[in-house]
Amino acid sequence: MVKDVLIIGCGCIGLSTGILLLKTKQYNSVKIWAKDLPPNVTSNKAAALWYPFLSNPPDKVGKWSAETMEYFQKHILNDPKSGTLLKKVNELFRKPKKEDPDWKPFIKSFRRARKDELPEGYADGYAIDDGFVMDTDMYMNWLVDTFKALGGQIEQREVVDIREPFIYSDIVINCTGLGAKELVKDGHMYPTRGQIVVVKNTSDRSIMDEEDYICYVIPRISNTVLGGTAQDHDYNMNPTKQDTDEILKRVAAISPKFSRRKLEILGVKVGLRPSRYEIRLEPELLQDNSKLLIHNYGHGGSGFTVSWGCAQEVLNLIQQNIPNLKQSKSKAPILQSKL
Ligand SMILES: Cc1cc2nc3c(=O)[nH]c(=O)nc-3n(C[C@H](O)[C@H](O)[C@H](O)COP(=O)(O)OP(=O)(O)OC[C@H]3O[C@@H](n4cnc5c(N)ncnc54)[C@H](O)[C@@H]3O)c2cc1C
Ligand SMILES: NC(=[NH2+])NCCC[C@@H](N)C(=O)O
Repeated sequence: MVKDVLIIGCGCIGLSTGILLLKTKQYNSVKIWAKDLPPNVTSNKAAALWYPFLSNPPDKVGKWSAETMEYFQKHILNDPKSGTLLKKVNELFRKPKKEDPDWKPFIKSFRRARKDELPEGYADGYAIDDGFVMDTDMYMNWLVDTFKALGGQIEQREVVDIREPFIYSDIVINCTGLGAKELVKDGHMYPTRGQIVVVKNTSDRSIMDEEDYICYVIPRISNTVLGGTAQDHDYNMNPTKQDTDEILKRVAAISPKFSRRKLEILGVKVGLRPSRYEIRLEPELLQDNSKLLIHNYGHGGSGFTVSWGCAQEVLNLIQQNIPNLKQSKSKAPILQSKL
């Protein structure tokens, strides 16, 4: 029974999900409806590097992050048009750090930093030699181009009532990020505001110092991202001088090479991470089991880091639930029905 699939949302989550669905060649059509399209989505405001951050639950984030790293290594990092770049990652600590990260069991390349990798003032660190970064705008364009090249269609269209997409498809994937708060009335969703400063300078590796606050240097192909902030329930989309000053003060403390007078600032960006106590990735059978809605949202600060693992989970959930899908009994227009 070959089906159509309709994805709501055109961020990194919706696009990754759509690409994997199309690659199976098992669906009649895969379409995306989205209120906003790249570059006008949160995903384009991201840094972005592979490294789990502000997302839960730890075991699933670990698994999805590892699967995403593997997918990048197999299918993306070798494509120069993808905007990705291999860059070692060091998370630094000013005091010895006893605990390993939750996701260590899933990432074979994880190791402790060597002494020669620790800038002055740091006593300990994590290291991943096969880390990688995405020049976010380039990568988002690559996702859109790949989705379309595989036959995917994108329509700029806001969904006000989640029943509407089911007029056109029995299978709908909800990849609406923070929009899920309104669309499916998810009161657990909230924004975690992130401000970043983009500079011309570069760095041989991604560096994070986050014991007391958020502080990172993420080198990309054409520039470097300095961050950041994480202000919960803050919807302010305008950059503030106070946040920029604080970000620059913090990164200067990592190394004198990042002192303000040595930086060429190219711009400042703000995005609202789609935060939730844990990622919602689950199916809902609706309308007498004739409709399948799969939720894939709430990825916080890790959307890119878990995107391909979550997309694979969506495919698994569709396969598991298609046998439970019944032919729709009522011919009445869906919008009159109860979900
Ligand atoms: C400053 C900053 C830095 C970050 N850095 C990183 C990083 O280094 N690594 C990492 O992994 N993650 C990072 N993130 C987190 C990452 O950006 C998010 O987790 C990710 O973008 C979420 O993707 P998404 O597709 O769910 O959401 P979005 O990109 O917000 O896309 C949601 C889509 O749904 C659409 N939509 C919403 N509601 C509706 C509706 N009712 N009808 C139709 N369409 C709708 C929107 O228009 C949009 O197209 C960062 C975030 C910020 C803010
Ligand atoms: N991963 C980590 N511990 N720190 C860097 C965070 C960068 C990006 N995920 C964000 O700002 O959301």
